[in-house]
Amino acid sequence: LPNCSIISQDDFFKPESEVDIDDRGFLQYDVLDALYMEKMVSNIHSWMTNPVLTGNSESMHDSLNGTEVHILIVEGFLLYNYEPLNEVWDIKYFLTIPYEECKKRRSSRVYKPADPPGYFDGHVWPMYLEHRREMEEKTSDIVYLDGTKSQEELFSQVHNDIVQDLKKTKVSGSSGNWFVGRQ
Ligand SMILES: Nc1ncnc2c1ncn2[C@@H]1O[C@H](COP(=O)(O)OP(=O)(O)OP(=O)(O)O)[C@@H](O)[C@H]1O
Ligand SMILES: NC(=O)c1ccc[n+]([C@@H]2O[C@H](CO)[C@@H](O)[C@H]2O)c1
Repeated sequence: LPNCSIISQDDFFKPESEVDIDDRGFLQYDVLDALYMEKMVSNIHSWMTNPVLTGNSESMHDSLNGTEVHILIVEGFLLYNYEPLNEVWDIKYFLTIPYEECKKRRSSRVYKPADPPGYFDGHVWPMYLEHRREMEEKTSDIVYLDGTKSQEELFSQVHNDIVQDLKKTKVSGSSGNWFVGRQ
């Protein structure tokens, strides 16, 4: 994709000392309060005003219909439950995997701090279910993707969608910047 930048929600986690702990001793990471969301929104708005390329993105002077288009991919686990971001997205993706697969993939990840025993069933999965219910109540137009498909297949589907949508934008004559959420 041309002129593509990425913002990752995980880069906005508060330090451990500022994250709440529940009565079982579980740090409450899987809630919006564990993140500096205002800072994330402000970074997104800065990009909207001036779409500079971030870190590993490629600059391509590939233009669609003579208009230079910039694309921002925002990836994270709690994007669609935060009101101030609701108006930002052009396309919203939500990757789903079943409980067992999620537990298996999670067990191979090492976060800092690492998950204590019982954290997935005691905090991560219940918070996911709660946020998903809330998201489905409040947000529409989400494209659900089956996260058990191969990464290549998922990539290709998303890439094709974006290219097609950009072509439509081109036909309708509007221009500007694009925001893609990936949760
Ligand atoms: N489509 C897929 N098929 C098989 N394995 C996958 C797929 N997508 C991701 N994985 C694996 O699952 C693990 C977690 O993936 P990933 O980092 O994308 O999850 P995540 O939900 O974004 O986690 P986090 O938000 O904490 O970074 C990794 O080991 C990754 O290689
Ligand atoms: N990146 C971090 O600081 C951090 C620390 C502890 C836990 N997590 C987990 O990241 C996931 C989202 O990507 C959440 O499920 C957090 O539990 C992240």
